[in-house]
Amino acid sequence: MSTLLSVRNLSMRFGGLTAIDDLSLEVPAGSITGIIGPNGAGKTTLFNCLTGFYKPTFGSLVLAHPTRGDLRLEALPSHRVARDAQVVRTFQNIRLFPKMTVLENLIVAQHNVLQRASKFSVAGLLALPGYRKAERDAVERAATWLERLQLTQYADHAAGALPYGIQRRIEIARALCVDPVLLCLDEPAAGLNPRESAELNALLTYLCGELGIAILLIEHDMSVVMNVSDHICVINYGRKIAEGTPAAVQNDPHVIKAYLGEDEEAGVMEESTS
Ligand SMILES: Nc1ncnc2c1ncn2[C@@H]1O[C@H](COP(=O)(O)OP(=O)(O)OP(=O)(O)O)[C@@H](O)[C@H]1O
Repeated sequence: MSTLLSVRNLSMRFGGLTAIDDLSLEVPAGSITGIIGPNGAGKTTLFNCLTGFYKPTFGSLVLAHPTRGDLRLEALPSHRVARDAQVVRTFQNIRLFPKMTVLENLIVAQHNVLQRASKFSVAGLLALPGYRKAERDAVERAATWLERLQLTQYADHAAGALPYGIQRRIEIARALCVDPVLLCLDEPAAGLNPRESAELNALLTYLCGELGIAILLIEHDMSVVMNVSDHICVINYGRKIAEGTPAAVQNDPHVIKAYLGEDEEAGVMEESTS
C-alpha cells in the first residue's frame, strides 16, 4: 500500500518540555492507523502539528496528495491544510455550534467553498447565480453525508440538544463535508457507551473500507482502536515505542510497560479488546 503521510523526525517543544521527540511514522493510503499512548504522550500535539495549529520545532509532515502531489503540511497555515491538503480533524471536546441545526453545522464547514463562490465580494449578499449554485451544492453535500451517517432525522435539530453519541457522529459528518484525503479523529469514542462504540467501529470501517478514506485515529478506547485499526503506532513521552498490527502492539512489552508499569503481567490489554 502506498504511503499517504510521512511524519519525519518531528519534534515539538514548549519551553523546556518536549511533547514530540524525533517522531517518524508513515500512514498508508486507504487504511486506518491508530495512534495510542498514555495521557500526555503527545498524541494531540501530533494532530496539532499536522493540522497547522502548531508549527513544529523541527521535522516535516509530507502528504502525498492524490492530485496535488507532495504537500509539506508544516509549511501551510491551518485553513490551507483543510482547504488545499484536505486533511481535516475532529477534536477531543465536541466543537459543534450548539444552537445551530445539524444541517447548518455541516454547511458552515463548507465556508471555504462558499467564500470562493462569493468571490469575496457582494456576490453572496446579492445571491448571484454562481453563489446560489454553490449554496445548493453545499446543502446537497451536507444532506448526502447526513444520509450516509444515518443522521437525516436530526437535520433540523439544534446540535447541542442531541445525545453525545449523535453529536460525535455529526462532528465526523461535518469533517467529511470537506472531502478529506486524510481524516484525523481525536478520541471519537470519548463519552460513548458500549453500543455507541460498536456503532462507531462500524462507521469507521465503512468510511475506510467502502469509501477508501484514510483515517488517523487517536483513541483510548481499546475496544475501538484494536478492532478497527490496520496498523497502530504507540507513543510515550513523544517518542514512538512500538508499531505494528493490533495483535503485535498489544503484546509488545514496551507498550505494556508504558501503560501498566514494570511489574504487570503481559496480556492485560487483550482483555479490554474483547
Ligand atoms: N500549548 C501547549 N503548551 C504547553 N504544553 C503543551 C501544549 N500542548 C501540549 N502540551 C504538553 O505536551 C504534552 C503532550 O500533550 P498532548 O495533549 O499532546 O498529550 P496526549 O497524548 O494527547 O494526552 P491525552 O491522552 O491526555 O489527551 C503534555 O505534557 C502537555 O501538557
